[in-house]
Amino acid sequence: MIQVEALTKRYGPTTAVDGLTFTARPGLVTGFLGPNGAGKSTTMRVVVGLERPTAGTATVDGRRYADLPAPLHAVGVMLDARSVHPGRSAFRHLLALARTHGIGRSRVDEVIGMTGLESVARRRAGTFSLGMGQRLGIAGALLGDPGTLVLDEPVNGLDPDGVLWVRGLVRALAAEGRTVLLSSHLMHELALCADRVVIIGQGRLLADASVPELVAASGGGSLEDAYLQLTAGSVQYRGRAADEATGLTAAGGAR
Ligand SMILES: Nc1ncnc2c1ncn2[C@@H]1O[C@H](COP(=O)(O)OP(=O)(O)OP(=O)(O)O)[C@@H](O)[C@H]1O
Repeated sequence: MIQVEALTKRYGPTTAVDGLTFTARPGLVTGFLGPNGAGKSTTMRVVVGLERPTAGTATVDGRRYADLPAPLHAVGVMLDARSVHPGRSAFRHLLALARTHGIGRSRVDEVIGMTGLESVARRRAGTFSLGMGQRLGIAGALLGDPGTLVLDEPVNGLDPDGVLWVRGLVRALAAEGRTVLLSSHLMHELALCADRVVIIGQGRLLADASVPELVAASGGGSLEDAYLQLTAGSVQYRGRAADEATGLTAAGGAR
C-alpha cells in the first residue's frame, strides 16, 4: 500500500507537488494521471526514496522508503527505463541488482522469462530499442517479487503486443493482492487496466475515483473526456491549435 499525505516538494521557486494526499491500495491498479509537469514523477520519486519531501509524507506499507527493511521486496520501481548502464547486458544488469539485494540467480532467469527478454538477455542494454528497455525496466521492478509496484509510463514505446502484455501483467499483479501505481498519458489504456484513477494538476489533487465514477461525472463520455475537463485549468504546456501551427486555415487552404 502507498500512502501519500499532504506531500509538498519544492525545487527552489518551483512547487512540483503541492499538498497532495492519496492512497494506492492493495489489489488495485491505481492510474496516476496529469498534464506534463503536473508532479507525477516527482511524487513517485519521493515514494521510492529518491527525493526528500519538503513537507508531508509518502510511505509504502506504513514506512518511509528509507525505513523499509528489504526495499526491493517491498516495492518494485520503474521510473526511467534508460537508467541502465549501456555497456552491460540485460542479464548482467539484473544479476548485479539481484546480488546487491540477496536475490538468487534463478529469479533473474525468471523475470527475464516473464518479460520476454530471453533472446536478448546477453545483449548490451545500450543497443536496446525503447520497448526492450521498458521490458528490462519492468524486469528490474519485478525482481524482488514486491508487494507494491511503482511504474512510470510502463507502456511508453511498447508495441501493441507489449501494451497488451503490460495490461495483463498489472491486472495479474493486482489480482494477487499487490498494489500497483502506474502513470500514463494513454487514457484508453488506463481505462482498460486501472481500477482507480488519481488525477493531479500543478501538483494538486484534482480527482481520486474509479474509472466509471469519473466517466459518469463527466457526463458519460470517456476517461479522456473526464481527464480533459478536470485538467483544463492545469495544463502548463499547451501547443498552438494544429491548424494554426501548420499555417492551414479551417477551410484547408494555406495562409
Ligand atoms: N530536479 C528538479 N529540479 C527542478 N525542478 C524540477 C525537478 N524535477 C522536477 N521539476 C519540476 O517539477 C515539476 C513537476 O515535474 P514532474 O517531472 O514531476 O512532472 P510529471 O507530471 O512527471 O510530468 P511529465 O508528464 O512531463 O513526465 C515541473 O515543473 C518540473 O520542471
